Amino acid sequence: MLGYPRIGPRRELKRALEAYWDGRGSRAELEAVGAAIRERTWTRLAELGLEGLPSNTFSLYDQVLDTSVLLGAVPERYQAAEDPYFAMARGTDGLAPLRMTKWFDTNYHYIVPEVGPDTAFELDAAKPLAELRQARELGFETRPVVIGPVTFLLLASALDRLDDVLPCYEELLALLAAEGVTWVQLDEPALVADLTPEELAAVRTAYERLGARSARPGLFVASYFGHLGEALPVLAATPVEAIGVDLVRGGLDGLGALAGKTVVAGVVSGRDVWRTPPERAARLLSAVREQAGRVVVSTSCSLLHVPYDVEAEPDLDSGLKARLAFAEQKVAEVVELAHTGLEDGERVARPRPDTGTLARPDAGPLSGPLSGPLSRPPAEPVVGGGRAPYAVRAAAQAAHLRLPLLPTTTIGSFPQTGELREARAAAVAGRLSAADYERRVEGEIERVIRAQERLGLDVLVHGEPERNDMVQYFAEHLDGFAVTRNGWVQSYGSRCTRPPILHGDVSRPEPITVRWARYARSLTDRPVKGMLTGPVTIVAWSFARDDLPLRDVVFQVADAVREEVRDLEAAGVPIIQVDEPALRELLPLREAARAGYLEWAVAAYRRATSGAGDRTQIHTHLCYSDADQILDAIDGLDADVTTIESARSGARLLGSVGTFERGLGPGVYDIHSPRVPGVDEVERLLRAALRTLPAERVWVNPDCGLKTRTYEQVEAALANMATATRRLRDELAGAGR
Ligand code: MET
Ligand SMILES: [Zn+2]
Repeated sequence: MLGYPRIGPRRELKRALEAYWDGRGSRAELEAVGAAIRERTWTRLAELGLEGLPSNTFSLYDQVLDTSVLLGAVPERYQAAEDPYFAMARGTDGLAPLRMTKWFDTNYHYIVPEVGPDTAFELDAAKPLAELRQARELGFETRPVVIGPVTFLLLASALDRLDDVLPCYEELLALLAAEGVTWVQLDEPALVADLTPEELAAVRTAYERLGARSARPGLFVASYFGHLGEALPVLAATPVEAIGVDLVRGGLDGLGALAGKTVVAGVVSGRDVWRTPPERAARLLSAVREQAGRVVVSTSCSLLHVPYDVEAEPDLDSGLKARLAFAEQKVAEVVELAHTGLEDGERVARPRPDTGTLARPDAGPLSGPLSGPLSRPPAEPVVGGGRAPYAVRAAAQAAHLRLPLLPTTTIGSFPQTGELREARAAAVAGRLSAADYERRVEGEIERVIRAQERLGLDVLVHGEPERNDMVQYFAEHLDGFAVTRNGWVQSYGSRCTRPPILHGDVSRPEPITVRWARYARSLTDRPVKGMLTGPVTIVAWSFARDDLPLRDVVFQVADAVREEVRDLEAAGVPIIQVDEPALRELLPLREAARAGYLEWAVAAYRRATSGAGDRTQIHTHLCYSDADQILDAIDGLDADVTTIESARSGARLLGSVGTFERGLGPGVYDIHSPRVPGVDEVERLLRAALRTLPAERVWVNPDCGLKTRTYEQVEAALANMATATRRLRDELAGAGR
């Protein structure tokens, strides 16, 4: 098992982090909560019968940031901060945080390491050693887990520093050996992408060198999220003793190269919530058994990406529940699969022919829709018809909307206040009537509209107060989805989401957002933007059924969104934003599969939006995902305006948007930090945008939605944004005269 959830079964870490950040709790209290979560995890895993417990899989914020600290890659400017770790993660009043982006094709965000030519690597092994010793005091021998050198440097775009970073890893191995550690796990997920010859050579150099150390633990290199491809024979030729392969996503090709190695066989998926089909696991394990010396049964990747426990879900339909496996259940599956083949005391997996003896409720076929009608045939992209070319639409919209130059807007959500969350909880629990809850939501919409009018913003939003989450809210109103009560999965730092479970055919019984958009419009003369989540993102941030191709599932959702777009337009909403922040996230890790994915993903988006008339302005939004890699596809979405996170990543996006031909709002306010950007800072970012794009197509907006911020921060930041915009507008008007 490669790693475990760490936020706490009741999100204890989230609460402790937020208390510490707000000054309500001390660092010592925070550490104590972390220690308790680790203790509970090891105890539980041991109870479940798991051997080979991992350590150093806990993190106060992010495991990549932990690796930066481990290797001494803490940029100078943070070193004097009161708490350099959280200064890098979240920024301080005077310091912007490090960049954040998504971990491979997951919705987990990591803090991007900053490694320059002058970074002086120096090992600081305090954290792995402390976790190792804590486990030992509790009576558990553990296998420390650390991100490997190649992945770390690839994430930092600094592979040229390999020779300088390897001594830290060598020193770490020596330290762990001195502690009596027998195995160390080095995570190398970056090896499942296409690697250049230089990158493959780096894999060889790194593991030849680490393998050559005499005093060291056994080396277990874990790959996941795909197939090792060309890295497999390279790694196999090095002295590492164990190699982890993701058999769920990667399959069996080329495993013959691992003949002399221990293969850690990832047969239990860490990326979905379905029980492992026993015949699939049996087939994979016996195939591996034929090719490798020793086989250890494992999950396909860390269980960080699934919730803790199905048993914490009292509301789920029992038929659905019987098909589900969260982290606890997946560990039990690993143990069961391993025991099925125990032989001579060795952890050899050889499933008995009768795998029906595996402990799982008798729930009929193990994957497939729970119930409901037969799946609809896959929808075909809308061909012909649709919207007029962008230039025609732009003219129609300009005449209709009459927006100023550099229009200001926000991404949709406004702060979710404690009162609002309490009201929602009370409504769910039946302590607040539906009518009273709706009045509270309306009150909040009014507050948001008035605030935006006061701030002088041009395109207003209703603030999304009715939404607990941009995906879960839609899942709750669409057929084919189930939502969980405690199924939290970490998204970044203290933030978690509860990905809905998409288990059947999707349809929209009735309009979802129209009444709120209509109410918001009734309060103001300014244009109000309707807010929807796009089909790719709804599916990406859910656990999707695995008996239909993802494409078909996304098209079903696109049809539901399409109906909502049409209803919003019919209700007179002049601008409709369909967010696709997960578009890049699902981009296949291997180049060969990318074009095919982008083609259907873009087609699904167009299917969802092309029912809108030319006068209706369609916006989309993307964030925290290296959007520059898929600019052509973003262009292909054919949205009239695209707002993209940019401030947080130091405006590097601007380097590649020069050819973008539609409206573009590169974010000027990093909303992931409590810091309020000054007028000059916003102005500087806007000037940078205006150097790359014609003023007529530039929009002014934050990086992302504001729901995680306080009203105080948001109002100050948006006021500065509006002031900076006015300065530039005046200047441009002056120049035009
Ligand atoms: C992660 S993208 C968020 C978009 C959404 N409309 C919001 O403002 O919160
Ligand atoms: Zn966003």
